[in-house]
Amino acid sequence: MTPDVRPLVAGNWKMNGTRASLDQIKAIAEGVRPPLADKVEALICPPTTLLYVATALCTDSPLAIGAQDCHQKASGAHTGDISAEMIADAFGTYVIVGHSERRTDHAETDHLVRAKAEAAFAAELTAIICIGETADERRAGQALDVIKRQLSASVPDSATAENTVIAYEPIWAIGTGVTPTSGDVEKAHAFMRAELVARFGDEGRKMRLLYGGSVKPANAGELMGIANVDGALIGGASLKASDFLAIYRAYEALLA
Ligand SMILES: O=C(CO)COP(=O)(O)O
Repeated sequence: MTPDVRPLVAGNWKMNGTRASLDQIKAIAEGVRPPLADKVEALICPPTTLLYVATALCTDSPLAIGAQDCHQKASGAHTGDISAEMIADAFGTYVIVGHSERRTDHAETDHLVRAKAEAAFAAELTAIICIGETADERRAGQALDVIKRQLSASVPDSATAENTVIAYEPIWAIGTGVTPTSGDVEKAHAFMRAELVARFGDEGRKMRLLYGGSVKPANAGELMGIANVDGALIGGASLKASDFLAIYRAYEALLA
């Protein structure tokens, strides 16, 4: 946690979810309530097909809804793509950019991720910019070098604590059930904080830094309690309302 920073617990549904899954969003929307919701923000990023219906389900809930990617342009001849403006038009308030699965599956570069984050800002969305090293890079002792390069190249100069969230997702921890040690997470997040403060000053001090990669109800308390970890980006465990809410509620004990 970071003093005076409101944590964010975010779910990334990836390419999972049909209309039948809206029941889970409804249950999460009902479970995200004050007083915890005043202190900890919750977000679900369903597939784009469910975005508009999901926001309609959340009109009476503090649960935020976002998308998983956007195009770098506001509109135009880009078949199959979704613009940040379209996400905002569907009442989405967040968009994930630069997830490692998009960097791999769609050859997205740091340069492109930065342009997508800028498109998100232009549409008044908050960008969740994802970074993280591969298993090979970690074995080679390059994890912090990769973090430094991705932070510097993927995060726009216009980033602020309001329009930007950074998600550190070591690729080898995604969907594997394996997580870094608390010491390694602490080291990575302290390093990111120092880099962001050096570049953005006070905005960098307040920017939320999420950890992602095999976050589950059983490890959420430990991971979320680490210094400079301001929430989680959850894949698999966000698909079930009970698991997502159990992770979210880990903050009840942490903030008590
Ligand atoms: O990639 C992730 C979230 O964006 C993490 O996925 P898992 O929680 O399934 O490991």
